Amino acid sequence: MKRLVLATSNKGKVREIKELCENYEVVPYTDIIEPFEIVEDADTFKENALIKARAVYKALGDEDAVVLADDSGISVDVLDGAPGIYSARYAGENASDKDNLYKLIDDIKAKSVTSSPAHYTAAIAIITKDKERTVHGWMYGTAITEARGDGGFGYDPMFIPFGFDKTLGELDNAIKKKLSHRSKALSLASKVLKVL
Ligand SMILES: O=c1[nH]c(=O)c2ncn([C@@H]3O[C@H](COP(=O)(O)OP(=O)(O)OP(=O)(O)O)[C@@H](O)[C@H]3O)c2[nH]1
Ligand SMILES: [Mg+2]
Repeated sequence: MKRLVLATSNKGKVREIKELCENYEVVPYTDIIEPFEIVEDADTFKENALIKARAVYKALGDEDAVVLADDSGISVDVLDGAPGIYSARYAGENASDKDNLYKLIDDIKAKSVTSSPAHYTAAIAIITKDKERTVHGWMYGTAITEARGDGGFGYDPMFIPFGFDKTLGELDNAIKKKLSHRSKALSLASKVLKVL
């Protein structure tokens, strides 16, 4: 089975990517080497995913490694697309998922609305010795000003996917697995991996 090293320290992503890449041995890089800080200072999801994948590929020192990174976030229409690429640090550099979630709820409420169209983006970068590839996936829906359910991670308790009336926190995990930005990007990534 081909080994895929994940350039992430986000446990929610590791769990979802493992579930979605059953044909690979998926290993977070932190199981192989000490975690280190990666500065994600680009202005797009794609470039930030490449920064993470390149940093981990280099640190592993194994030229045969196949490294996959995910850079993702939520964009809310009423906030002109915020938090977007800043989703992980919306409430500050060391903010927890809960801090970020409640800041987003407060910021939407401050616009005097109780919901807004929103979408998630995932950019996936795959790096091998001589190739760099990126793919994207999106999930559209509504961000609401309350947190419901404890499934998923991050902003999921306040996100209702288009066509549903429950949040990703409340819906069965199988639904997110089918619909999510990450699953769509990974389905394209699996095609890329086959031809690398
Ligand atoms: O509710 C959510 N469901 C999702 O499916 C999802 N995907 C991304 N996000 C949020 O977007 C940021 C990613 O930032 P990010 O790509 O920099 O990742 P990260 O810093 O957490 O880990 P790393 O991969 O960089 O190590 C984080 O705040 C996540 O909460 C999600 N929230
Ligand atoms: Mg990050």
